[in-house]
Amino acid sequence: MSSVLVTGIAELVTNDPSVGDGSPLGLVERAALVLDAGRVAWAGPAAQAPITDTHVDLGGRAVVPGFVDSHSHLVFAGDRAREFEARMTGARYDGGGIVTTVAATRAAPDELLLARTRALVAEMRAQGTTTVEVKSGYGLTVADEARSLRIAREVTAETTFLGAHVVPAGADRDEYVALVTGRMLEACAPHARWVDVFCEPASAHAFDGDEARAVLQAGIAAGLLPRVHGNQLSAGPGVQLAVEVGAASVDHCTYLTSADVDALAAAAPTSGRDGTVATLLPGVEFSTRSPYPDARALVDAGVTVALATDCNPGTCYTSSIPLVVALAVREMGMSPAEALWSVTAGGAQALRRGDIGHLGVGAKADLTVLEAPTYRHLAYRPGVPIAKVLDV
Ligand SMILES: N=CN[C@@H](CCC(=O)O)C(=O)O
Ligand SMILES: [Zn+2]
Repeated sequence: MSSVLVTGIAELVTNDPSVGDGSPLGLVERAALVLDAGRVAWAGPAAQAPITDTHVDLGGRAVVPGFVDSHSHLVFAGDRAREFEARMTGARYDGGGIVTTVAATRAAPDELLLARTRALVAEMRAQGTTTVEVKSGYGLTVADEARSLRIAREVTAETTFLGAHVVPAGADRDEYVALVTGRMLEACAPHARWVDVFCEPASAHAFDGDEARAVLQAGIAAGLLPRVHGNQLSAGPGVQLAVEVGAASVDHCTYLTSADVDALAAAAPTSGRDGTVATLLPGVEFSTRSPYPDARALVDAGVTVALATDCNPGTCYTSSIPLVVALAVREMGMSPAEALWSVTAGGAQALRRGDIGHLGVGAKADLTVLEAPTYRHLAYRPGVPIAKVLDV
């Protein structure tokens, strides 16, 4: 494949501090990029760009790294609009509605589940997302969890085994944990990169700290990498457990103690060490009328923060990373620059990927173009579809 020169970039966000203005966003104004064989071969001021075979002119738009949506539940059937409506008039979310989606998902044919999953991935791509993590968790039998993961693998390499989403209706808790850590894990591990658990003692449906530890340790022993749903409904043990087992990310982090914040700051990834990222999901608080996590306190404490959609039929049925950016800025005290970093480089760190989330030399050529002169418009123009993936 020949190399492509991309010019007409009013503002380029590389997330490479060694390029451009030296800030975490690695900003370059009046920039150009050279793409070769699906990778970034050169990034810098347009005036210094090398000559290439082909040329694309973006006419003065901003370019940012493709969004990395590091938390989603896309393999499902059914609809929970009425549950959403009830929450808008005061009902509290406790995870109990998950069984409704489980019943619909089990009843759906493979072709329907795959078509719906593909449609949601296309919806994400149409809003600037180039990498998505997809969990199982609406099957909850050996066959249905393995099927969900096979379908997820059709759309992404970032697949997560979430058999420990809730204890299915009518099941014995201990027997279900034994199944998840035994036969179900064995059937699912070949199709997954990650193992996850909904650790939430405040929900009768989810798992306490000891159950969650057993799930994660079994997953790790089977070769999967751990991540955790934690501290969504209460200041439970999820964050401490995530740090203890070396999880790449603990997601939600809505209710944190100061000890949780300290543990996350101490576990933040550094250049020489994989660590634990706090992934915030503000679309969930928006769609469940819950208090937002204190992103400002986390960033100020030195925690590495990612932002993702959590696209799912229960707590947050949006596929829009631009909406997440707008919420993080408007409702959680993040600056537009911090929020953009968190949906790109932060998401990549939450997935332990060095090839995405930035546009430094060697990165995958995942480019999102904004119908705007600067990345600030992502938060400044909420609800306006300005982000599009560049197909080159
Ligand atoms: N909290 C656990 N799981 C999902 C919601 C699943 C559902 O309600 O269908 C979440 O991340 O919010
Ligand atoms: Zn989730």
